[in-house]
Amino acid sequence: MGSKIRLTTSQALIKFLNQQYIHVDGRESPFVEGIFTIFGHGNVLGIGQALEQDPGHLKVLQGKNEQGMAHAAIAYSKEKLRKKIYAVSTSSGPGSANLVTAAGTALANNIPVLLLPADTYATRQPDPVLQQIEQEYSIAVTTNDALKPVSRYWDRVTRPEQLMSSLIRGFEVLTDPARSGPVTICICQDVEGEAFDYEESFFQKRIHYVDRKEPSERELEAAVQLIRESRKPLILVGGGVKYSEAREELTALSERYQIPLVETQAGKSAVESTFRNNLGGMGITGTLAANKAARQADLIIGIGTRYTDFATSSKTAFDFDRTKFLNINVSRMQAYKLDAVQVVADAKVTLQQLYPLLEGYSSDFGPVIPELRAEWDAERERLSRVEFSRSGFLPEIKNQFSQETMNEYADALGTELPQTTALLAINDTIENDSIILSSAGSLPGDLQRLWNAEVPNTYHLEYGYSCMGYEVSGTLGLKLAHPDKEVYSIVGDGSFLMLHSELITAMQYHQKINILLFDNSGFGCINNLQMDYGSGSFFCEFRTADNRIMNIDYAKVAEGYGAKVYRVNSVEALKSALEDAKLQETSTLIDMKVLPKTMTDGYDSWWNLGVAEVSHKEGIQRAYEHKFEMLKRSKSY
Ligand SMILES: Cc1ncc(C[n+]2csc(CCOP(=O)(O)OP(=O)(O)O)c2C)c(N)n1
Ligand SMILES: O=C1C[C@@H](O)[C@H](O)[C@@H](O)C1=O
Ligand SMILES: [Mg+2]
Repeated sequence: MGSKIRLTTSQALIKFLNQQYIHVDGRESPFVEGIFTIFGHGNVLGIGQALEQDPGHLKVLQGKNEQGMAHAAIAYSKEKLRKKIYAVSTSSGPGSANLVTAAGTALANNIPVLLLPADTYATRQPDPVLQQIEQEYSIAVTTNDALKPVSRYWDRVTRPEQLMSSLIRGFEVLTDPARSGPVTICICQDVEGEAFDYEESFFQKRIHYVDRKEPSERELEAAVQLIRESRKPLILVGGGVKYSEAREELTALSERYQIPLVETQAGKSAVESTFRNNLGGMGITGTLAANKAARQADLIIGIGTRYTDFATSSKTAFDFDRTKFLNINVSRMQAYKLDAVQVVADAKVTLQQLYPLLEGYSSDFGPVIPELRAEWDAERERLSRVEFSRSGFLPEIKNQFSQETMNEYADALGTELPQTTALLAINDTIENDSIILSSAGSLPGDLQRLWNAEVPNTYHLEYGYSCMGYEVSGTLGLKLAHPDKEVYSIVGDGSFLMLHSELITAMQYHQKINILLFDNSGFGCINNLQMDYGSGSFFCEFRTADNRIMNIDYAKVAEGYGAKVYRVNSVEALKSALEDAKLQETSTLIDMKVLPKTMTDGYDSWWNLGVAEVSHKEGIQRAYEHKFEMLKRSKSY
């Protein structure tokens, strides 16, 4: 037996985190950058004491809301292409319950994050401790059990020595590209401070090798055959392309064999929008170009994608009678989808190996690509010039609000600014190497369709969970990952209201973030949805009890925190605010009042939703019938 070192469980945890390294493509780097904390009685005397005594290289950041700080950690890891993480330490009970939403976000997006919620007493001596839920059917159940369904790996440490096997398992999961996601290790609050004689070898430098999994010969042969048999193959670029850093291999293959690309939200900006074979976002929030190409395709090559309903228009985007699927994915589970020919391997290596094997091949898509792109560019140009008028105005979302209601909004919010016009002005004005982030509401759809990311990896959309509240907190993680870049949170008023506490954390640690707040006074996209499916406008607008549209001074809120703020209601004011915001050293917020119904509408796409089967409203009955028409042409699994 080697020598031993006596440490508390928490001291051992922090010492271990300092010794984790990741090794990818011959490059080795520390895996854990730091730790976010909100101290409560459950962690301040254990993990808090250990960090105060010796944090090692870990940066310690104080969060303001557990969900928010975990979202920041998730965005950081996503930006670091899953090769570096922050840990998150919370107290027990409500502090850990606040992690559930964030854990779901990390899980749905396959993003590694280490969650360290405190747990109730292992000895049970003081039970029920403060904030213990006291579940009647089992004393062993605590709030932290709620994290099980949203964790990739979950454990409870009830003795100091259990920490060793728990952490080793946890880091194996965190660094596995096929399974990475949230790892939750709950440590009983008494155990956090208890000591044990740990073997020194536990704290040796550990290198987690992420070797690229190669495709087998059989897989390559099957893939080549499928592509050669296809006349119109289309590559669906998922997030896996980014994580595999496969941009060069993908563009080379696409260019050489004339295979166009379409993107999921997670895959967008893996390849720059100016790449001539890039047809943009596909699916429910996709472009007309991408959705038309999908309908024409006879082979979909899905790379690193989960094929969510948004990406596939609820499995109606393709002609399933003739379209085949080839899936390249490190996850076997994902590769199995849509009865595809499976290549369970790393994207970059697979594309490298496919390239020479397709020699002599050329798809029939070649001449169609520039036509589709030109058609979409014209539509994008039109959307950049939408202007409101007080009579005869036809917003993008049609037949929902009368002109009278649109005028009422213009008066109440003091604006005539349409959302698409504002968004495209932003795209034109900010530097093209700055990074934007969004996650929920109508903006992700507009962004996937309209945002031109001219520089790779400058578009960060959390659309696996589409979690409101990720926007501001995630942008803090973005800035921590890219201290030298301008970063922009693109957020609706609803999402801003749900959670923006980490703006204060950003200010506290001099991490400049820019918040571009689109205030349309309501849950706009859901209001569109309910009205599109035959309902009235019901509880989605922000109206007072006496039916007045609310006009909230969000700029004043951020000003109160110390941010530099701007109030804008025209394109000119927006552009000058953006220019001035670039010059600031502190965080900024631009409070943009925009008109409802002026976001983009769908382009040849459909979404399967739970429409009411019984209703006296004709519109709802029609929507229900339409659903079954659409299901006739969809794949049923
Ligand atoms: C945490 C969470 N709760 C609820 C939802 C459902 N939801 C999706 S978008 C939305 C409204 C968003 O409103 P806002 O941020 O103002 O964006 P808008 O659609 O008006 O552009 C809601 C409630 C969600 N995505 N996330
Ligand atoms: O229900 C939803 C509808 C989507 O349009 C939106 O972007 C997303 O946030 C959501 O949750
Ligand atoms: Mg809104």
